[in-house]
Amino acid sequence: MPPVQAPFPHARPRRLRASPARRALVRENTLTVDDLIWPVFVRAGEGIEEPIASMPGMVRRSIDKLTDAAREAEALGIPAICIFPYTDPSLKTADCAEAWNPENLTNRAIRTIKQAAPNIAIMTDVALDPYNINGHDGFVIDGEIRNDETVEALVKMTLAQAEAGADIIGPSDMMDGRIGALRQALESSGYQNVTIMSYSAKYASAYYGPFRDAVGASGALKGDKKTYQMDPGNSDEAMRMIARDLSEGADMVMVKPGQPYLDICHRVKTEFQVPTFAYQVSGEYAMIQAAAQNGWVDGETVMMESLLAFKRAGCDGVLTYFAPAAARILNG
Ligand SMILES: NCC(=O)CCC(=O)O
Repeated sequence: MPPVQAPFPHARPRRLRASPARRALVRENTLTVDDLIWPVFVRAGEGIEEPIASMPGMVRRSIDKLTDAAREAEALGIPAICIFPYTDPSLKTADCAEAWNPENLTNRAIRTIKQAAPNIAIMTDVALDPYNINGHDGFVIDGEIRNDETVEALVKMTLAQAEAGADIIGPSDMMDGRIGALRQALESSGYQNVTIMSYSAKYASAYYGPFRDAVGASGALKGDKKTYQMDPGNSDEAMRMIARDLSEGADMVMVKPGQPYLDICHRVKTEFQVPTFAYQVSGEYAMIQAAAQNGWVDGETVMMESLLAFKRAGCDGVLTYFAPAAARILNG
């Protein structure tokens, strides 16, 4: 039934906007701290917080400093952090063996943070790019990004992360068949409670530029990622990827980037009714920060508005570099 509305002046929609109290009563969507996942960068060393020039306000932290930050995030009520490593270039190889080293930076960080901040969920990134000499998410053999060999490596990487204590595995590589392979490996290795949040609809986007600086991948990447990440023109294909990943055992799905793909978020939630997340990526973050620093927009208000948009689109939550800043505002 279409909504019934009296003709003017009996209906004056402005009445419901007339005061903060009435606006609050009829607000359809709200952002809460429970909606936030905070992506963070870890690097080697001790006592280090190194600013990332292309992401003002974000830093790369050594494990000790990251542990402090995780404790703070836990105290703010943020449910999860997502760890991305800045890998020393000397550890990047064509066989990407560092990716499944139980003692790599990510796995050491997981263990330390689990001890110090047991109530915050730890999400990880599953893709070979931080460890790959050529910056790709998959093995490059004879100039081709190889799918099935990569999936085998992703299984080893995932099991090492699960062993270290990861709660949520985030395969961001966009290889075919990886969710089924990871789910099966987790099940048969005793990690049946490890959650998979699949980067199901990950687009080949220029909005990732600042992130590649943050993890030191910009120099390494040869070519582009268009043979595995999705074409920005496609929407039906995203639905097929979501359906496939769910059928292979994903618990939650993600759309990435966020704001330029809100139509995809809305379609996913409407068509599948599953836990749906968006990643507000580095370029989105950098654009808001740059405009705010120049005094062109009110940074805090735009930040909160940009995050609320994900809820309105139907997302259950959002990965955002703004998580602590937003949590501070939401906590009053
Ligand atoms: N696999 C993680 C990313 O690619 C992050 C992108 C970003 O924040 O730009």
